[in-house]
Amino acid sequence: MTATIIDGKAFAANVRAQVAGHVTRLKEEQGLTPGLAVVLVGEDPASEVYVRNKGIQTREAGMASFEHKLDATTSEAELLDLIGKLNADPAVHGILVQLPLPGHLDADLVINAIDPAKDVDGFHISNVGLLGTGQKAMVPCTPLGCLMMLRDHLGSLSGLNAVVVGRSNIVGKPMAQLLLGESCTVTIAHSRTKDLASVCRGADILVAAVGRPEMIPGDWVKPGATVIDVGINRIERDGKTKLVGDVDFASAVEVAGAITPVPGGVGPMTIACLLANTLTAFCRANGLPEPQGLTA
Ligand SMILES: Nc1nc2c(c(=O)[nH]1)N[C@@H](CN(C=O)c1ccc(C(=O)N[C@@H](CCC(=O)O)C(=O)O)cc1)CN2
Repeated sequence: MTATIIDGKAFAANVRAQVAGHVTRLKEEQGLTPGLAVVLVGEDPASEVYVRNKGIQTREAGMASFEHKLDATTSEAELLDLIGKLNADPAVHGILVQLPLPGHLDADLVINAIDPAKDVDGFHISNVGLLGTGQKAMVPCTPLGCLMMLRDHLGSLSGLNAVVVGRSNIVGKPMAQLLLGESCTVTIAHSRTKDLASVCRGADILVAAVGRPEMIPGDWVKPGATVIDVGINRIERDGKTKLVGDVDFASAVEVAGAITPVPGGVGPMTIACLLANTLTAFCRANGLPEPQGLTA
């Protein structure tokens, strides 16, 4: 059996088109434009690419994009001052601070300074608590993208065994909360889990988010399972740089029922869901109905 390939690139393009449609209508009906502010501190090359793409896709969706590029030596006080200004700016409905931050900055302190209603990353402690207690929250973009693809592929997730490999605050933990919200039986596994192979083999839904290149081979995958690969790892192979996931795609594709590729799977959904979250934040701020199918 060869798995269905879940095309995240096409899925993300569809999400962005839906967001753009809502933005056009909101401009006509309300005369208002959603705005997203993205803050980058330092010159991490990958972060620079992600931030540039966020700006491009925000403008393509018809939203206002505010980009703040700060020097790597920016102090915590300067960064907090900028966040305070963005919190108070009525043209800004979403605020994102690109991670990772340079080592001298306390990421938790910075993230928790963002107005939770504008926290389109869903990383603020208030949004983490709201999601954890099943209340209306801003939901982190990458897990939200995974959930959208899972719902589209499987319909109801109720009663399925879901294994999330990885326990990060950005992906693993919120992904597990979302799957619990869909009435899955959820296991969070990680590098210290005993007999990880057999834990993974029990998964109807296997989400890999450990950040270790091709760590999960096909013989850890239950036949017919849906595999969501969140890993984005750059490796050297045959003298070339290659992007691979946390799952060994070549062997897993022979066993799984469906699988996301890397690149072109979960990655593109991260920015698409950022746009969806900015639209959601805008609607909530203005007391408008939330866009259907673009929230958790
Ligand atoms: N504040 C945040 N920081 C970071 C987040 C985040 O959600 N919020 N996530 C990642 C980086 N990221 C967005 O910021 C991101 C990662 C990957 C992709 C993507 O489209 N990947 C492509 C491959 C791109 C490539 O060639 O490198 C794919 O998988 O197909 C988009 C956004 C960390 N920081």
